[in-house]
Amino acid sequence: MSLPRLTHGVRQALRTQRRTFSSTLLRPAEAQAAEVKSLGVVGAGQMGLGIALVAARSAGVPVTLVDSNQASLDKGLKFADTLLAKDVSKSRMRQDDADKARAFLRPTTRMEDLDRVDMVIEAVPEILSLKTSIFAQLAQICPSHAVLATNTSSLSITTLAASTTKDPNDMSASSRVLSTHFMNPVPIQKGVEIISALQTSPAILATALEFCRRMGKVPSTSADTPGFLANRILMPYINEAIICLESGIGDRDSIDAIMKNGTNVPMGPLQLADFIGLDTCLSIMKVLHEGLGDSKYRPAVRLRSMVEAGWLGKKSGRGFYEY
Ligand SMILES: NC(=O)c1ccc[n+]([C@@H]2O[C@H](COP(=O)([O-])OP(=O)(O)OC[C@H]3O[C@@H](n4cnc5c(N)ncnc54)[C@H](O)[C@@H]3O)[C@@H](O)[C@H]2O)c1
Repeated sequence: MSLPRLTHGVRQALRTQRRTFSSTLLRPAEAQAAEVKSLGVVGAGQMGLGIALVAARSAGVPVTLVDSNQASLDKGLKFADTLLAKDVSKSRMRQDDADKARAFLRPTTRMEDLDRVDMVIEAVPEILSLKTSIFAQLAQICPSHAVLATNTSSLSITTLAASTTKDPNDMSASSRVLSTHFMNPVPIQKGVEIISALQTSPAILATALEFCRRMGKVPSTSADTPGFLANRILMPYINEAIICLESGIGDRDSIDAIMKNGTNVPMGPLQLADFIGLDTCLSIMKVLHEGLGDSKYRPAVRLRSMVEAGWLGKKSGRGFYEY
């Protein structure tokens, strides 16, 4: 059907859709970044604590660190003390700068304390219903200009953005949602993926990019699709290595040695899978397989059976290697 024969309403919808799709590969350079003067982080676990510490240390902003569990906050701050002391002992930081960074970390169990932040990064466990309820709260609590970011590894950013409102046409909060997907461990890895939802505005993307650079990170941008960029590329690589193992093309040591020594990476794919956790690898492969519907993303049978056996890699003491 040619475009001139479409009704006015359909033409209008197509124009909106074209605008929306082009906004998923936004041109942040065309938008003005706002300065983030204070940050909120929800979830003081492995990732949230790292994000909070790097923001306080490198970007020099106060961080309201929210966790529903006081024990997680205590454990996280103790870990921050250890990391800062290490920075000082290795002359990477002066003691007064470490003290200043530590003083920027403001722990709380109350979400309401996020009522003045310019940006918030959510890093609670990878459970969709938990994250959607947090985003609905953030839309109510945070100031109306605040960037609302998630650190999700695999969930749809567009779904999280939609959970900020009951009216999909009201984009006052959903246009402020995107993903800042930091890599683990946050204080060490420079890469961060910035993923725009269908609703994300160019100004919010520009602000998030600028803030990640202030944190000393090197951001990449991508659209909201299963696996985003890093896992879309990394996980099929790991999965293919497991298929090579299960089909007898090469043994464990040969597979890891050729990739380690042949591509100049610190570890081969099977050892890397053990470090990430085989359950995590399996769940990301399932997201790719289901979300993209292509058989090339089928999880390796050996990966499934190792997870069924409880051999999850380094964290369980046994994976492709023993720990
Ligand atoms: N661990 C990784 O390697 C990694 C890498 C990239 C992204 N991610 C993603 O980052 C997110 C966090 O992962 P993690 O490994 O840091 O998890 P984690 O389990 O170490 O920490 C989660 C924290 O959230 C807290 N929490 C739970 N419910 C809460 C609530 N309602 N309000 C406030 N705090 C709450 C928990 O007490 C815990 O301290 C996940 O979405 C994960 O997929 C993880």
